[in-house]
Amino acid sequence: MSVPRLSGKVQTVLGLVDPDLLGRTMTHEHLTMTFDCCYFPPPAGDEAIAENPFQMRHMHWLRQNPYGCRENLLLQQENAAVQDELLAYREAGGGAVVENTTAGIDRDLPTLKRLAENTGVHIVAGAGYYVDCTHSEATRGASVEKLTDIIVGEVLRGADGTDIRCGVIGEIGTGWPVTESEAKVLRATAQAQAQLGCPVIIHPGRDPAAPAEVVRILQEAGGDIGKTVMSHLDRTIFDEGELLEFATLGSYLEYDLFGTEMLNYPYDLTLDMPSDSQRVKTLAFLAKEGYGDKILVAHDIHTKNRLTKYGGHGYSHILRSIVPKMLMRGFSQQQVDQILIDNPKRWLTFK
Ligand SMILES: CCC(=O)NCCS(=O)(=O)O
Repeated sequence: MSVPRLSGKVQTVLGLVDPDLLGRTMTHEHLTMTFDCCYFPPPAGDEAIAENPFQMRHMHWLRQNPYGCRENLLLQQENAAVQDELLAYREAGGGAVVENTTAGIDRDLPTLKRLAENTGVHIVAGAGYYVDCTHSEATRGASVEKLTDIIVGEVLRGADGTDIRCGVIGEIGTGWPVTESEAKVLRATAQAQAQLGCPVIIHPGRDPAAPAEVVRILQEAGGDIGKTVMSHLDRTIFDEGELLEFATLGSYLEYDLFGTEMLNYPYDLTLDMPSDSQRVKTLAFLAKEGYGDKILVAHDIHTKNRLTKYGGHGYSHILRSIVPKMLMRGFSQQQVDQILIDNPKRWLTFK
């Protein structure tokens, strides 16, 4: 189904826009949020660094241990720095950002609206719920129908007591295995998507089987997989055969941790976080296999240390450094535009 008022448009925090106006789009960022739900204690002996982290000599430590410092998880304290970053992003040729902060990690729609007004960057906000540990008692106790109504309302009327409307559902958080409460939110997401004809974006659990399991739940509940993004594939599916098998299910394939180069990924020490060069190689592999029209990219900035204010790569890293690398590695300009402009535009446009 579709909603006539929304059909053929993209919904930003400032209202509906013609999809052609978006330009280059990062499909998975956060501009203001808290990640304190995912605090992970620092390595033994490093507690003192974690207490006083923002010094030049600690910046490498922060890049390696971003979740081991509570203050680093409070991105919502950096609105002024983020505004400067968005102006730099526009200067670098960026046009739009999908802000994936959902209920549970401090979505702040008035701030997003102000950032859009002050920078001219199109910002699309996310409806729905993050992972289980952030679900409120009310969310846990709600029926699928109730959650569907809430999500639909966030898109049609506005969220968090404001009249600011979300333009995507997600990132919808799931772990591995998917919990009962997360499965319920996924079913509500699928039903809301069926009513609205809107884009959906998923945060899968950390297991190669997790993305396909989420697709299965969404599909059974009436979701539109061709209008759904699977995020964080960089830390989820490593085997090329498994990746191609997942790609056949039809979702968008998002590599959204560009700029994250970390030796020990604390949430799963058995996996090796890829480097940016390895990410570009994987994108080339997917393009060669015929999935160029499904690839999306972003940085998923969710901690302070990744801002340029703290020596990080910022929101312009892909435009300034990854695109030249892609061109050097054989991507044509047309393929790059497909990934940065055409695919996001198609995904974000309401049916
Ligand atoms: C809220 C940001 C987020 O969930 N980012 C993903 C982090 S990770 O699961 O890839 O470590």
